[in-house]
Amino acid sequence: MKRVFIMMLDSFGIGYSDDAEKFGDKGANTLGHIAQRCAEGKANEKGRSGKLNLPNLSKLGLGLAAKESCGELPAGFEPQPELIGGYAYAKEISSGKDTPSGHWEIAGVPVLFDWGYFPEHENSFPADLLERIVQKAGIPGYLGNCHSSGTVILDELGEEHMKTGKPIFYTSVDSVFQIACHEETYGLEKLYELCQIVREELEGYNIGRVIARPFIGNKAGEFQRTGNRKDYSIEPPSATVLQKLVEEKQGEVVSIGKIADIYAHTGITHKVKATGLEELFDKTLVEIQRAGQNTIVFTNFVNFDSDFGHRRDVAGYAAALEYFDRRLPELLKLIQGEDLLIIVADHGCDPTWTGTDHTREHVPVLLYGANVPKTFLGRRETFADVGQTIANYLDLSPMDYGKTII
Ligand SMILES: O=P(O)(O)O[C@H]1O[C@H](CO)[C@@H](O)[C@H]1O
Ligand SMILES: [Mn+2]
Ligand SMILES: [Mn+2]
Repeated sequence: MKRVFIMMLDSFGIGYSDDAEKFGDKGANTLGHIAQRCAEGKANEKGRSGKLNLPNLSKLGLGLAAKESCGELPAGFEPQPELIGGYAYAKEISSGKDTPSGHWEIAGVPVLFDWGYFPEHENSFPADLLERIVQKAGIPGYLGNCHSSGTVILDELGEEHMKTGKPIFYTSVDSVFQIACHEETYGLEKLYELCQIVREELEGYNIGRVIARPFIGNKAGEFQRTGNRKDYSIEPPSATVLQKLVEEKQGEVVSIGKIADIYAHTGITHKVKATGLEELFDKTLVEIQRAGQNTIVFTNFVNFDSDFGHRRDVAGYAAALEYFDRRLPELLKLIQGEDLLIIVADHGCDPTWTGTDHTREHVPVLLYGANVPKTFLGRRETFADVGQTIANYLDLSPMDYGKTII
């Protein structure tokens, strides 16, 4: 029985790539800088302390992959772990360092066209677009209309939003139109309807995602975003390995967390909602136990990125990694026969870097299973090597990009 399990650690980069300068990211290193701060005793909060402790990821080759990627073993890592899997690092060829680009490339479909962006930091959205949205949605106006961090903008505009009923519009360096509205005073369904309208009005702008950002709370400093975030993505430009599995083998693709949204619900046969690392992990274990022949179980661990990377929270990121690592044995126990486990990431988000955006980095590709040689599996020139590996492993027609890793 062949099954593939993909664990996407959202934003877990392992060192800047050779095109990072174009993105202002030369020097960024998500894992390297977290490990360094931990070793210096500068991340002793969030219920953790001391050096970054990831013994299970280390045995899967994480530290060694990072060393291959940037020339240096992350601080506190075992230099010669007893390897239980094969490790590689991969470079991104997509034009952007956003979540859909990283995920689609992992699934064999790099984004070689340029997304549309809203580059202006103030008055970011075109006036005619805003006017059409106001008309069509019948809203009393809007707030924001700028680049911002999603939590900072709630402190700035959340109260005014509650008073006026005007949605908060913001964007970032990514190809996104984000809308924050209060889940209770504005209403979740109303927010989703507004996002749908904005998605339609963005036709022709080539914007990757409209993102609903519902929040709760009564005043600045107390607002909190909820797990009801929803991403309205455009569809990948060609068939991903997920779609191929469904179409060519009538296989199953189980999405856990944000995966279905990121692929615009293409190539997904079963969706499981989960909020927070613990629930994401729990539901992953349940779905792996249920999975049959020709199944991909694909989980996005969004919290590394949204709760810690973008928030520039080093200790929080470290604690989350340690939590993931502690739970890994439960997952490894379920890998049997010809199962293939792939641990990977979609971009970096170095919590020590300037600003609050993603960072252009290599990602780890850690493979585990009976058919995986326990050795270095090379520098991969595109994330699409992962998609090609899966296509080959599951006997699907080859992807247009990427080389098989095993
Ligand atoms: O600051 P928040 O709202 O988390 O925004 C982040 O989330 C967006 C989608 O991943 C990114 O474009 C980034 O700007
Ligand atoms: Mn991401
Ligand atoms: Mn992000």
